[in-house]
Amino acid sequence: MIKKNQSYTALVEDLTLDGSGVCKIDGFAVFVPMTAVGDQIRFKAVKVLKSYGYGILEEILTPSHDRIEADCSAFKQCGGCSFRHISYEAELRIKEKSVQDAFQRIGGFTLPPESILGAPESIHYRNKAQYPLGVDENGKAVAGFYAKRSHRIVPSSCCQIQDERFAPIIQWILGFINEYKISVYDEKSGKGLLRHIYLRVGRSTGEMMVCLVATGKKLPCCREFVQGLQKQFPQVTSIVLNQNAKNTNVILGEKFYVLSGDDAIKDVFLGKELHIAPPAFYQVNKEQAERLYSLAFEYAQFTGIELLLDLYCGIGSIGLSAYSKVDRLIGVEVVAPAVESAKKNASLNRAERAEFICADAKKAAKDLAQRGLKPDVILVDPPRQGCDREVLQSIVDMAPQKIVMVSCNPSTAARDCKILSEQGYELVKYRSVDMFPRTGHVECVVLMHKMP
Ligand SMILES: C[S@@+](CC[C@H](N)C(=O)[O-])C[C@H]1O[C@@H](n2cnc3c(N)ncnc32)[C@H](O)[C@@H]1O
Repeated sequence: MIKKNQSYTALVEDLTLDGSGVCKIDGFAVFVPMTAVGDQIRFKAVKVLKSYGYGILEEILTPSHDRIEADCSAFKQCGGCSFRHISYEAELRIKEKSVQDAFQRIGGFTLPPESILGAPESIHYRNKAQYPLGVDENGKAVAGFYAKRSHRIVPSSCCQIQDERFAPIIQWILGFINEYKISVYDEKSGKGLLRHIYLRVGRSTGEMMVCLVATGKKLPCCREFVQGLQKQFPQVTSIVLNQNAKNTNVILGEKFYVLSGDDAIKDVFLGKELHIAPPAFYQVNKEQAERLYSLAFEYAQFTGIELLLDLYCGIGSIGLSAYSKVDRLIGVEVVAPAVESAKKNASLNRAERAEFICADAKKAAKDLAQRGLKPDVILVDPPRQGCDREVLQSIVDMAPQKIVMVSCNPSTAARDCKILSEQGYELVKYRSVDMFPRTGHVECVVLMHKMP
């Protein structure tokens, strides 16, 4: 057992996905942020719990070979990245191991994964950013990122993982807010108008959306804002105001008001033109998502005659990209504007045998199973919490030959695969894909076959 406020020396043996090194003092695990596997360190114990503790780094006695100079001045405060202080190769090793550990520990699978698919680009890959707004000590509007585990804004408009086109737009909007003295929302008092700036860019089309999230539905000096923004940034094709008057951590409210231009942007994804409604999910790393989905199609081994059921389909990016490889497509998604986009996308891409259902996956899958639907392949791409148990049961009832799972949370993926493996499905292969370089997130794709 270690003692609070005492210093210890130790070797960092492992690294968690949030970038904390794991050290052992007489077998007792201590998590120390900002360290690297192989570092010999001195740390101070700051919190001691029953079976593990936390420390803060006091000195690196011998640095790990994985260490590099962090290339972002906000890294230590900002909660966005976990791994700017180690090489990308070292980060990939940690991510691959974390996925394998989840499949072993939670899923009980001994099968090793295929080797991780790293991203060719680890900077400026994000096509979407949501900057919280605040005010500095002089009362001037600032935009930035939340500090780790807090709502303190670290002012920064340029970020190493965001699309480079975002920073000048943020600077311009801040200038406008300050010049026209538009109020900024204060979480504590609940007063003020502007809460967030939400930007999205179609990486293939260059189309850009600027969305201001506000407590009200009217922007003062709206005409000046729209004209000034469009003059300075002609690539902005959609200017939208989102109203969110609730005292909540959820960024977007339900209502969108188009201030100028289109109600959405378009992008080209695996050769398909996609309409992306502002509240709809769209992969933030488009280039790596194209590789991820191509891998999912390789796993599915479509022959052209399949009925594909795409659960949690969003705007239809996966199903419509696979459309030419299958006979028929049914997609299910709960967010209505995303389903509207999916339907538009089916028509834009002449996918006549594609159908999209707006419903909770739990209800839709049950209905489809009760109607006797027999998809050949079911593809699931659920949110972080994974699939509902009822969804998994309906999948089993529909008895597809193959299940392909795309997941942004290896723990819930492993849990769901375990449930499916207890119901007649065999884990054939799985692979981690790094969609979010330098952050603590990792995606995986899984293939399960129905056992004879
Ligand atoms: C990880 S995204 C995948 C979207 C899509 N496959 C894509 O690649 O763009 C998960 C999607 O599941 C949707 N979703 C979340 N909960 C759902 C539910 N209970 N039923 C149906 N869809 C849901 C979200 O709105 C989101 O579009």
